[in-house]
Amino acid sequence: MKLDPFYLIVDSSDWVARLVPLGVKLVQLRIKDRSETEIRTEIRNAKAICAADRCQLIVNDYWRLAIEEGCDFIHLGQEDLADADLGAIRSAGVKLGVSTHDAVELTAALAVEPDYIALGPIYATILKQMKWAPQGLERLRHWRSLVGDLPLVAIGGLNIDRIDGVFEHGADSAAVVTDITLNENPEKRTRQWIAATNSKRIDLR
Ligand SMILES: Cc1ncc(COP(=O)(O)OP(=O)(O)O)c(N)n1
Ligand SMILES: Cc1nc(C(=O)O)sc1CCOP(=O)(O)O
Ligand SMILES: [Mg+2]
Repeated sequence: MKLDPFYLIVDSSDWVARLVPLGVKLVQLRIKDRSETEIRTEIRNAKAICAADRCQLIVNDYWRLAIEEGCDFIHLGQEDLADADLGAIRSAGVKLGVSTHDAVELTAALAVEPDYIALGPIYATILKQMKWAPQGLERLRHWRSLVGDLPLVAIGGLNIDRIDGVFEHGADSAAVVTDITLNENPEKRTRQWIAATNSKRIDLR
């Protein structure tokens, strides 16, 4: 399986509607602190937009809702993984990406035979408090050597100027939140990300 090199992460279907039609091909819906009913609606809306724009939707955390809504890709962190029914995820044919931050987590992640591994935070992030110091690019290179052919996602503090570095150190895809959502012109920034990852995108064909 190949991932698009530009992995957008947003917290609402409004963001999906705003940015995916610009040419985004991989988007994660990462919603926190909303009711299950609201999240179901958000997943449903995002799924319809992504289907129309041929964009791969990945649902963060809410694996049960993702299955019920007919989604085909989820992302789970280590704590999410501990609570998840992997049998149900697999028998629903849902692909799985897993976060990692250290060697113990990588071992646990590889044990569930994920469809990709994410390593973060590569750089300091302002999105959420993290107990891990920035991993840095050499750590990303090391992860590349440990995950074999599995797609590797770099996340945390990425911006346009840092894209080339993560690809040069073994990432297949660069995940981003605030460089786009907090940008004064998110549409323009999204187009810049698409252009900056285009040479990697051509490699996918
Ligand atoms: C691509 C990607 N990588 C890492 C994460 C973080 O997942 P997790 O550790 O479960 O933390 P939350 O995002 O749920 O706060 C991610 N969402 N996506
Ligand atoms: C959601 C998330 N998970 C991370 C991890 O390391 O697992 S870093 C991160 C935040 C990414 O946001 P930004 O691009 O704004 O730094
Ligand atoms: Mg999570």
